[in-house]
Parts: sequence; structure tokens; C-alpha cells
Amino acid sequence: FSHVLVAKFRHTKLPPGPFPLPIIGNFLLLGRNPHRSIAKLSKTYGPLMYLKLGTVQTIKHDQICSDRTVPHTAHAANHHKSSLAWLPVGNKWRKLRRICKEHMFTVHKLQSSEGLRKKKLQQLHDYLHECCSNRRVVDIGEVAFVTSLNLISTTLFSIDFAHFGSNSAQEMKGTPNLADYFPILKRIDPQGLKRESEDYAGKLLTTFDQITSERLRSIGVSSSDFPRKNDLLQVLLDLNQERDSDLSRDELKHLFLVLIVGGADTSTDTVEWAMTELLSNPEIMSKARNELRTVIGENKQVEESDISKLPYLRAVVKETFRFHPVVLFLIPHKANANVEMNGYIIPKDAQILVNIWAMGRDSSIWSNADMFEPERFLDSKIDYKGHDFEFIPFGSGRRICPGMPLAHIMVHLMVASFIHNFKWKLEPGMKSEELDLSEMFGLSLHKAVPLKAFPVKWP
Ligand code: HEM
Repeated sequence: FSHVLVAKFRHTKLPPGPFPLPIIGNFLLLGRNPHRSIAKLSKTYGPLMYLKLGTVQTIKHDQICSDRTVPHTAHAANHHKSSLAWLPVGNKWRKLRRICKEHMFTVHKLQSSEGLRKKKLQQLHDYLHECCSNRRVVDIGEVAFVTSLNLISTTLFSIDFAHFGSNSAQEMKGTPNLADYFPILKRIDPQGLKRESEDYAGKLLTTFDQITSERLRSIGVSSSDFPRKNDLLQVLLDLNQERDSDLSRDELKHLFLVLIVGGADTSTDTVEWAMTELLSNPEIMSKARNELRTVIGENKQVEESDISKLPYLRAVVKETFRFHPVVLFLIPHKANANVEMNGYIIPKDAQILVNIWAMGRDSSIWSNADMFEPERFLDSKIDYKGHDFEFIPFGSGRRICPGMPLAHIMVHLMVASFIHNFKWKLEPGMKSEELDLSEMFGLSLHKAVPLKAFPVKWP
């Protein structure tokens, strides 16, 4: 195979793309919304395009290679050396993926920890109820973040990581790091993000290690004082004891770090976008709420097994993934050798960005691509499990999101909890058709202006 590539290499060239400026390359073309700028550029240069960003070479294409370009911030606390998200495809990465696939995010393991998540959703409901009684405005993104973080942390180790109304949620939010595109600036660290991440990653890793020590101690003590937990930490410790995996303490804490960081912002932002669209489209909101009323009934909590009985809710979530995918370019992949694509050469070590946002808005794939229409998914078999390549908000193939089964549960149940027993009223003077939909590009694509509204008891 590599011989063919070398031979072809002599006759072919890099994919087309705009002419790069010295040093900064095409960086200025990206602007504040690179997903939109790149989609626009691809109208001129085609679906496979070459961009030079700072000193990193970048290519956008639907086809992928499986290694990663490791961002500057992922070096904090040496996370990149043990992290599922940043390791190249190799034995260590395979071991971690296998543990996630076979022992953590299976239907069976998620069912055993369902009771833990049920409590977190009840807490969300109680908090919304309290805001409703006190006529208090709700920052939907903030509340979704606290809930997402706790849903993940409780699934992992039966512990809450955030509380409604505290700053702990905000402290964990990420900001984009300019240094990722300019390796030359790494030593200067323009935004102080490496230091911040070092601090933040270090604190979390220490916390995870303490939680593990605590659990190991409690396992040795009488079982009536410390009943066995149904969480994934217990599953991993059991595996180690059965010698079915040789996960070191170091690997364990880095695995927890990547699962929390990978899962919290993405799920939060998806829920905030879904709620933004529901509040902007009252008809869609009432269809989704009526379905919940008919299938679940009043004053009954939606359960994980109910998701399969709620086709309209599922269509709303799919449409949110199409219209507002939050991991815009997947997590950038890297070519680990010169690769031929469409007669062009993608050079070894080039960063590969797959513009999921542009795929979701492509009018040659979707009718009324610029409209939020959940109905398009009602009679369609298209799903986001990685087989329908026009719709891959979780990626596809080897690097597909391992947390997708948990994300699927979390996003559906959070949206359902927000709308099941509440109507939502915008702040005085705001109209649904005037809701601000502008985006902020970061680790995951979130709303630039937080969505705030008042819950009102319904009916
Ligand atoms: C709505 C929620 C989520 C979305 C949209 C999402 C999306 C993605 C995407 C697009 C990727 C990269 C795929 C690629 O590069 O080809 C990814 C990777 C990953 N996700 Fe998620 N994700 C979500 C939730 C979660 C959750 C809840 C967890 C864990 C609890 C998680 C853990 C990870 C990890 C560890 C990776 C890296 C996998 C690897 O590199 O091998 N994600 N996710």
C-alpha cells in the first residue's frame, strides 16, 4: 500500500485551498466561527480542502485517519500520555477502548447504575420546581451543566461534583486555546491556559485518586457499613481483582478525567441548543410535551426505558445533533502516513478536520437544511451510531465516541425533565422568534448568549 502512495505522490499534489500568508498561513480566514468560514471556503475549493493554520497543516475531509494531533492543554499533568482521547492507536489505547466498550458503557452496566442517575434527575426536577415556586429565572446551560456533571460523576463513582447555584460548575468550563494552532507560541503560553489546565487537571486527578483509595479502604471493611456500590469504579476495581484488566492507578485516574471532560460540556451544550430550539418553536415544544404527557403521564418521572417509546423526543434530539453539533470538527485526527484521497495527497502528520456542522447544513443531503424540523427523522432510519456517514455527531469508526450510550440517555432524559412538567416563559420583553442563536466556538460549540427562562407549572 505505501508503495502505491509513494508512486502516486510524485504525480499528485496537496488538495486545493486558499493561498497561505507567511507564518500565520490561512489562520485569519477562520474568524470567530471557523465551522462557518470553512464551510464557505469549501464552496470554492470543494469538499476536500487544504488549509495552513499557523505552523500546523490542516485538512478537512470526510474520510478519517485514526491518530490525533495532541493540543497544548492536553499535556497538562502528562494527561496525553495516558488519555483515551489523545493516545495514538496502539496497545494502551486499545486496552482503554476495550474496557469502555465491554465493561463500562454496555446496556447491562448502564442499567445497573440507572438508580444513581434517577436521583440526579429527581434533583433537577426539584430544583426547577423550586425556581417555579419562587418565580426565579433559570440559566438552562448552567443547570444542564450541573446535571450532566453529576450524572457522569454518579455513574462513575456515586459522587456529586457540582451543586445548583454554586460556582463549581463554572470553574470546570473550558475556553479555546489559541496555542493549539501555533506550536511556536507554546513556550509563551499566550492565554495562560496550560498553567490553568495543569492546575485544574492536577486537582481532578488527585481527587479521583483519593476517591479510589477511599473505595479500596471501604471494600476491606464490613459490608453492612459500606454497601457495595453499583457504579463504574466498582466495575473497574472488580475487573482488576479478577485480573481481567491490568489498569494501573495512573491509567484509572486519567480515564476518569477524560470521561468527565469529554462528557460534561458536550452533553450540556446539546441540551441547551435543544431547549433553545424548543423555546424558539412553540409548536415543536408542544408536540414534544404532549407526547410525554400521553406516553408517561402527569407527575411521573421519565425513565431510561421510556426513551424508546418517545419517537418525537428522539427526533428532536437527532435534529439538535444535525443542526447544532457541538464537536464541530470531531476531535482532530492525524494522518500517520502520506494518504491518498480523491487523487490528492494528505501529508503525514497533517491534522484532519471533519466539518460536521457543514455536513448537517448541506442542502444536497438534507431538505430545508436551514430549518429546525424534527419531523424529518420520524420516518427515517438515519441514526447517529456511526453508520450513516452524513450524520456523525459522535464520529464513526475506531475513534467514535465511547460515551455515546451514556450521552444518549443523559441528553434525552435532561430534555424530557426540562419540558415534561413545565412550560417555559422567556424573560419580559423577549419573543420566541427573537431568541439569540449566535454561537461561541470553544471545546464544544455553545451558545454565545446563555438561554434564560422561567419555568411555569403545567398544566
Ligand atoms: C452529546 C454528547 C457527546 C457528543 C456529541 C460527543 C461527541 C464526540 C465526538 C465527535 C468524539 C470524537 C470522535 C472522533 O474523533 O472521531 C468523541 C470522542 C470521545 N468522547 Fe464523546 N461525545 C459526547 C459525550 C460523551 C460522554 C458522555 C463521554 C464519557 C462519559 C464521552 C467520552 C469521549 C471520549 C473518551 C472520546 C475520545 C475517544 C477516542 O479518542 O478514542 N463523550 N465524542
